[in-house]
Amino acid sequence: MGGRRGSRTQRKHFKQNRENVWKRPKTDSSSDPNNPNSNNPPWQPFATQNPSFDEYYKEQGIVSPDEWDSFMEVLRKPLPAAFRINSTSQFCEDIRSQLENDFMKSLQAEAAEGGDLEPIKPLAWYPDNLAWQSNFSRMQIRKNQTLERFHEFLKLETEIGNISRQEAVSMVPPLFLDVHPHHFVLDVCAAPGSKTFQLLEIIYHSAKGGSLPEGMVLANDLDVQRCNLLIHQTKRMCTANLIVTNHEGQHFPGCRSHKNILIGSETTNELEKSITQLLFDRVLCDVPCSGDGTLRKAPDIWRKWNGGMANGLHCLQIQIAMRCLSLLKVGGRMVYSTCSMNPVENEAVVAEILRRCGVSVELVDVSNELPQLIRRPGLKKWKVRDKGVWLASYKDARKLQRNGIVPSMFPSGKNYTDLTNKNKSEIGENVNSEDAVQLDDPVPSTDDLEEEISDLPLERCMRIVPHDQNTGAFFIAVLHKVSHLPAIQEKSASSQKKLSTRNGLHENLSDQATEEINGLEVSSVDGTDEKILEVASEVDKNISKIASEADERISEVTSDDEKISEVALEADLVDEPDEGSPESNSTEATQGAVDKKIDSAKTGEKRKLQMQGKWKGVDPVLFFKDETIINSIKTFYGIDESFPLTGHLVTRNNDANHVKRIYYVSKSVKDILDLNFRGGQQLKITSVGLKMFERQTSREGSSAPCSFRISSEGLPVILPYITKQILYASAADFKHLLQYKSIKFADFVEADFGQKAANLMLGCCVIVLRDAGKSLSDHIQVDTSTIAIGCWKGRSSLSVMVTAIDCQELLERLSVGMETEKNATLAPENHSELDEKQDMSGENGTSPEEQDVEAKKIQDINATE
Ligand SMILES: C[S@@+](CC[C@H](N)C(=O)[O-])C[C@H]1O[C@@H](n2cnc3c(N)ncnc32)[C@H](O)[C@@H]1O
Repeated sequence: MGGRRGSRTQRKHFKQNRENVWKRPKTDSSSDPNNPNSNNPPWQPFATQNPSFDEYYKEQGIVSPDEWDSFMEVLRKPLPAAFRINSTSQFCEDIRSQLENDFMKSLQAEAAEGGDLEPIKPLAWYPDNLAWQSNFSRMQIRKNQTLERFHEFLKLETEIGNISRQEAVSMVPPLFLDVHPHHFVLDVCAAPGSKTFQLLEIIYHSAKGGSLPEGMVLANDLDVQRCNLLIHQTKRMCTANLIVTNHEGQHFPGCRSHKNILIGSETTNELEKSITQLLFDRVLCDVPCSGDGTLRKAPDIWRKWNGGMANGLHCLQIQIAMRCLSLLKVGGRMVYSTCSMNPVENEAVVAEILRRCGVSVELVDVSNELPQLIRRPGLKKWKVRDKGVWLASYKDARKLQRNGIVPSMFPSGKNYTDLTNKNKSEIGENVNSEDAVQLDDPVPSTDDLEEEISDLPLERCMRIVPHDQNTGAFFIAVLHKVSHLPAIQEKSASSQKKLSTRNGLHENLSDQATEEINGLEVSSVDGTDEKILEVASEVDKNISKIASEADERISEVTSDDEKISEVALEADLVDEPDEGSPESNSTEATQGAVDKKIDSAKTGEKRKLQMQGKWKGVDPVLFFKDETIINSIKTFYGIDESFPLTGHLVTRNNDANHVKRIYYVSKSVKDILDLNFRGGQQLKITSVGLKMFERQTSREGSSAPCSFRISSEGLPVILPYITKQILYASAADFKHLLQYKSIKFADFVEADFGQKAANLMLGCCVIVLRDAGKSLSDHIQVDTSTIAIGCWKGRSSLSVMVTAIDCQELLERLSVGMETEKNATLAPENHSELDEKQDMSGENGTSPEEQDVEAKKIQDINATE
């Protein structure tokens, strides 16, 4: 269900932001490469070359010298268009069949007759023929009728949300994530959301009988504008299983709460079912990168490209990836990906992750997965280039005093001290790295650089290069979290020392920040609930002892009573097992918990604001509990008791009396919202849930018995549970509604239907398309294939509450679907009969013009709210 409706207002709003995916750059006929009379070379808006790019990648050896030319040749060609069918769309089957049986076959036939056309084709490695590639110029589209028809088809289905344009290689990372419908998935750098869309599709795949899946996707992005784009894109999914947040990935909050995890008496304690820490089964870490894998799509990168772009992103990429690993459950899978070819953003980052995590994370060999996808193994050796100079090891960087260069950029990941004082380090002798570097050593020339080779299994990473299968480039690494990540013990120890002074508290804050940046878990409680309990009680004891000591020490350095009580108050909140890894229930780990909590107590106002859910500029997320309104909705639409409403409705408005929209959230999302409330609203949520009910604001609307209508996004989810205000129309009447938008009761082809419509209560209602052969009195079983629209039952007519484009799409789908059942109901004479009736209807009170106004009014409600 779902996936086909979106509001017109949003479309308008994002018109400028969204790329017009099916437009190609304009070319005139004389420069068209497919025009045999063309004298000129194709017009190139950007120079597709950059000497530093050539020099850089030749030296890195990402392709062998003998394939360099074909690599560059393909890199300079425009990228074929690729698109995916939305597998959750009601019309997925129809669309795939149209592509396979109509467009592909017709184009194949034309190509066989000697045309210069390349038929569209499914991407061999993408499951179930759901992803396709096409390669046509504007000129070809203009000249060929099939292509023109295909192009119109793509435009409409994309607008509706049944098809998404996405670069072929960008579709790869979610496929390696092994997502299941019950999984909680974090997409940490998610905007503009093409992979989020895919992840949601996988979550929905095989969800039983139209019910909501157990899992969910949390899509996060640092950039709020891009978050909005993501929200817009994913609206078309009509999903209640998505949360969108706006955080820095490297500082993504670790929501946790162990409060109320016990229920029952002391002797019969049971674990509450709710989640206590926000951890994920799967994480997609599609980090910001220099993006040279998208050169074919974004040729302006040729001009801007330089090797330093990758160096500048390397540390951020590690930080984000490490934070994600700390948010991943033990046993979970994370995919790290970039659309860059550069080893400094790819293999070097993966190598550093493996070094930091030790045995707790492994790089998974996925060579058996998606065998039809051509990819190359990750590199084991590479170099770093900084300001035009090649560096083979960190030693070179030190000699040349290259401050922006860090050891982890190199294959060995070791600094000069590590290399030269290996033995000393092993026996724990403290070595000052500054002393160890011989700054006056001669700088090696490129030829005598000492080559470093990584001893990590980096060949398990994947690099997709453009000339292998006519795509863009991408890098993907699959990581498996085997056990909890190692703690930074030194940091906890040093934190302990700093606890006793105000300055110390500030330093602790920066320590905490560093830990978060490193993404290392000082502890983790992602073990079993039993473990949480054990650790919780042990940590509780230690925390209260250490916290009171801390209070004493603080009181020694401050005479400000308010400050003390503030800390004491916050220290009260620290009774959660933040810092004690279940395995290492050490004092150090416990102390870490206190450090963090005392630190957070001292962060003052900012934190307090967050505790109230007051994220600046972001509407609060509130559970909607107004029983009067909920009951009036339930009664009006006869919503079956089996549909869980209580606890699943949220609003974004503090003022319960003026709630305009009510959103529906799945059980998984509800659990996270619950946790977020318990944990002090750390999540900055920009969007959550599926818009289910909207308040009627028109004059007629506000006089209806129920002031909320069902939104078109929410309809597919609630449809099976509606027992009132619902009617089943014949194909003829359903089509007429879509065509004419508003029909007087007396004008329906099926008079009984018109009568039933007249008997509905004033307000929103649902009109379902009846299967051929079913009569108005038959029982109709609603399922995922059921086609239904929201309508407005007015005083004299029924009007659709669906946007014009959605009406158009439905009409086209119906005509494709019903081509074989050419029944008489839509014969021309019926049309004229209807037109005639409508023409005469003015006598009965509402003129056709008035009907138009009424229909428009209803649609305007849709458009403006
Ligand atoms: C490669 S794009 C992601 C593409 C996206 N996964 C998709 O498939 O549509 C990288 C995204 O990371 C975001 N970003 C940049 N820095 C970030 C950070 N520190 N934390 C989270 N997101 C960040 C950017 O705004 C950008 O949207």
